[in-house]
Amino acid sequence: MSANPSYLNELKQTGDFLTLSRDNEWHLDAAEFVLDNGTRVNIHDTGVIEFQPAVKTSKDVVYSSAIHGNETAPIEICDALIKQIIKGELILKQRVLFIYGNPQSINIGLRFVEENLNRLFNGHHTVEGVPMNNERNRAAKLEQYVSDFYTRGEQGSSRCHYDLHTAIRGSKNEKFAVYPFLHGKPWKKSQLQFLLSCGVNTVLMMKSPATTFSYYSSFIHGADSFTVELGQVKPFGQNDMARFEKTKQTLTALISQNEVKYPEFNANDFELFAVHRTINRTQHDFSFPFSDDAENFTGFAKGELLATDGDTAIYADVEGEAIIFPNASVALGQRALLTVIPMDIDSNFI
Ligand SMILES: O=C(O)CCC(=O)N[C@@H](CCC(=O)O)C(=O)O
Ligand SMILES: [Zn+2]
Repeated sequence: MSANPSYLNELKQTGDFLTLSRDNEWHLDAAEFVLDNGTRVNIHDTGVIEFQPAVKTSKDVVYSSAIHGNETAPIEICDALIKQIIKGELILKQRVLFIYGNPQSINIGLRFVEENLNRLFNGHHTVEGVPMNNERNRAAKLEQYVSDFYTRGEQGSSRCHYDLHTAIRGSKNEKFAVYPFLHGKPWKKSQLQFLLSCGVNTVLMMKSPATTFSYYSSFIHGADSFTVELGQVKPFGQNDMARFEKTKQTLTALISQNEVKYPEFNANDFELFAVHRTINRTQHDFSFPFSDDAENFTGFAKGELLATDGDTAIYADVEGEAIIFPNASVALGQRALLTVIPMDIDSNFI
């Protein structure tokens, strides 16, 4: 760590860690300082800033955004929170690590630069015979920052990670979350209540491991972790921030209160879906029969065409199979589509 990086004075005054990160796309010298209210601020790298309040804490919270650089609403929410904290306007009761995943992709306004960061976690950044690139290095570093953050937490603290995104397409259910595969462990009603408070009433239950950031922190660190889709991708300045107010308030409450009370769980408040299958693009010639404005959660009748992968036609195999994240331009071998079917709240919830 350099003794006193030249950026510190300005950061202390403006709280503008987003601009600082965008100005230093892949590296920023580490630094630390203490706010007047006693909160310790640790800048670990570009896009990675930790706040440790002086009081004893019970939660270790990670908020990530810009894992995809063009998903701007979550970046704006985190930018506002970080500024409030640095300016002393928001007093923390819990430790929190903010991550802007891919600052260069924010600057170019694209999902990624060379490779989709959210396909590189859980060790997939480092594969024998595959050359490293900036995104692979970044995924490896982000894993380490999260790991160090949780390791330094108070004994017995609960861990959570909300990886904030917006979807490429419009969605019939505007806000939804992906609950990573828990390997048979029960899903938590308290987490669904948190999501509901954020304005997210729709949750997709994954049934297999993934290369995503949320699966990494769930599987490796036992965190209550979710990919949270907050709406549709829009350029900076075009987000209707009123649509994110509940989310922002709930994220704020989680880090600024000792304990947040949510209303009692009621299954009728939620729409839950089980992930039915993942369809990967295996051929250059890959297409969907539906238009680019077909929304997430559009259901298909059994036997209807869902996708064509080279010579293989893929049909809906259950009535109402619904599409999530269709993207025919993904790299070969990657997920081009998830499908989901409605699910009941069963005994695997605590
Ligand atoms: O709208 C889309 O096609 C993609 C939106 C997005 O980035 N979603 C995440 C979901 C991650 C998960 O499955 O948990 C992604 O594709 O990485
Ligand atoms: Zn995304």
